Amino acid sequence: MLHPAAMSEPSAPTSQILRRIARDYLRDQRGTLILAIAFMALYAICTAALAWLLGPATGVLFGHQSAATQTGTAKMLFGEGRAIWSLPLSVVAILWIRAVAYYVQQSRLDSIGERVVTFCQRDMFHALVRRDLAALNAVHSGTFVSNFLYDATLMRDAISRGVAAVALELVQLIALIAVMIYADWQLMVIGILAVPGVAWAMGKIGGSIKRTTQRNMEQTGSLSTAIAEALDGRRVIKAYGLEAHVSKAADARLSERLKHLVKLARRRASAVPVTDIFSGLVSAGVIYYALYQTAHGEVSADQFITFMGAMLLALQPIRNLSQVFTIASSGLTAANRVFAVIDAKPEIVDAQGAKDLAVTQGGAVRFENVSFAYAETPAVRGIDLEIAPGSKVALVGPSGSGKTTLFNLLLRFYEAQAGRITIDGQDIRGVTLQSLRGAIALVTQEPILFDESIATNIAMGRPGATRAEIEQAAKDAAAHEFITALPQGYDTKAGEGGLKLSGGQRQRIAIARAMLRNAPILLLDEATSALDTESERQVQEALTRLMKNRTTIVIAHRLSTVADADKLYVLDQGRVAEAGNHAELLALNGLYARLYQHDEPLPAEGA
Ligand SMILES: Nc1ncnc2c1ncn2[C@@H]1O[C@H](COP(=O)(O)OP(=O)(O)OP(=O)(O)O)[C@@H](O)[C@H]1O
Repeated sequence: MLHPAAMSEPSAPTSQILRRIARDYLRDQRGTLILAIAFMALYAICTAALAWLLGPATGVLFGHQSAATQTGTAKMLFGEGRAIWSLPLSVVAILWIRAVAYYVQQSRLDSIGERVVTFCQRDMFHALVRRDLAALNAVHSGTFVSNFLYDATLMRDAISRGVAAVALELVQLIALIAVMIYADWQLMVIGILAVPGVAWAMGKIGGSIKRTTQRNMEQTGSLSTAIAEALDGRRVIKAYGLEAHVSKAADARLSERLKHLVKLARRRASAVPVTDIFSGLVSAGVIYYALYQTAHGEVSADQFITFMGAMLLALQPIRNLSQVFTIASSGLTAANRVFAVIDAKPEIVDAQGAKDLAVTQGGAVRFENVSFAYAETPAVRGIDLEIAPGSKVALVGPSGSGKTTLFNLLLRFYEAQAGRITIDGQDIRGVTLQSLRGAIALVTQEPILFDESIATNIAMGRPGATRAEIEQAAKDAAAHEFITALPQGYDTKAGEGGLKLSGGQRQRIAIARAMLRNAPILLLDEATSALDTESERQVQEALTRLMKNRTTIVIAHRLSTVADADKLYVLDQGRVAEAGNHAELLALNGLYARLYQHDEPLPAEGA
């Protein structure tokens, strides 16, 4: 399993992440974005207008008006006794327009956030299913699910409540600053002194939040892994009485995660008070200076009130900015991880100029001196196999001897590191992956059924198959009878992992899927779990029909089922130890003969 931390890629610069979001996900939503920004600006203008209104209101009420209030719009609106009606009406009108503006910009931004996240999730999913088997084996499903849901949520919050809110608060702040400058630019200069202090403190808090968020995400991944394991391993947990053990392990992960969550909460909560401390200091300075100037008759009362109103109104955007900054920090960390998943590219791809595989000789498979190691230790070494078209060949050998690896190499789930594999004389590295895998039907040990209808599950063998073809495949797989007896027949959902069906029934559906594929080459990994005699007979009959006229390679776990094979390869520690038909191998009196005497279960490697 990949450690969750391995999904945390080196952090890309913020500007790069934002540019990418804008380029890949916001471009199509330009119209909505422009609308949201326009209403954001309207909202800010309304806030500034509220502050501006304080000046004329004071002037009118106290008869102490500056030159600005005695002229222009203010005079027109509030002069000559009109203020008694026009002031309250203006406040209502501004607040109502502001309310509408808030609604429009927030609802549009939220929908943009949701879309961005949905598109990111779409891209993550597409990237995931296209990854190489080796990469997929390395990612624990729990970690991915948490990455998929939790990171995406953080990203959405960062967009709809973070980045967008930053814009809204900034626009408001700019409008209020304009009012402050209009009222008294000197006072404004003092106000600006707060900016470097707040910026420095926010930088510190933001950095710490990013680190804590990263650790928190790793913990969330590890918790999701524990949940996935508890569900996947439910039968073993119950049978072995492991409830207390797994609960204890989950408790440890939960308390570790809690530690990080508490730390994150503290960091987040510190943003507002830190801002308030700086704002408090600056407000005191401004008030002192303003009072001093008013006392000396240099600032009029209405100018002072306008300035103070704007400044007090500006405190809220500043506080909010510090808070959204923390949300944006978490979101950027999440975006970094999301993009790391999206950017992961498969290594096994079509070679340049790859052609479609042409199965012209019935699917003759050759392994020529093939070697492969997953890591350091070789899994198969110098393998030579010759499989005639239409024949049935069995791979036998102790556990870990390399049988599955040969399937993996033939399907190009992994690339052979030495030697070559051909189908009808064509090197599989030179043909397209789609045509290669399209020529092969794989029946796995544990039949995998998806949580869809049985018909859909069978049709996965050949997308686009008609209902009649699906039913014919099911008949050939001895599955038609039990399927039609189900409550909704072919439309019955196979359930999570096909749990509503018995082992033998699941296998027959998987066989029907392979039937429908009608591929010239069949790879069969025999089920190890013993079925009852009747079920086993039905599955064997279905398999016999499936193997007819196909090149079949069987991984045999019970030798009795492959004694009739045209040829058997006995693998031992990644090499072909013996080859021949059943009688020839028995006559050799070697490994095969020993395995045959023991038959089930096969001994483990080195046992
Ligand atoms: N994904 C993997 N990563 C690393 N090593 C692996 C991986 N899969 C298999 N191996 C190793 O490669 C060797 C061959 O494994 P392989 O699965 O091919 O054996 P097998 O004969 O199919 O065993 P079994 O009968 O138990 O399924 C073993 O030593 C195994 O430990």
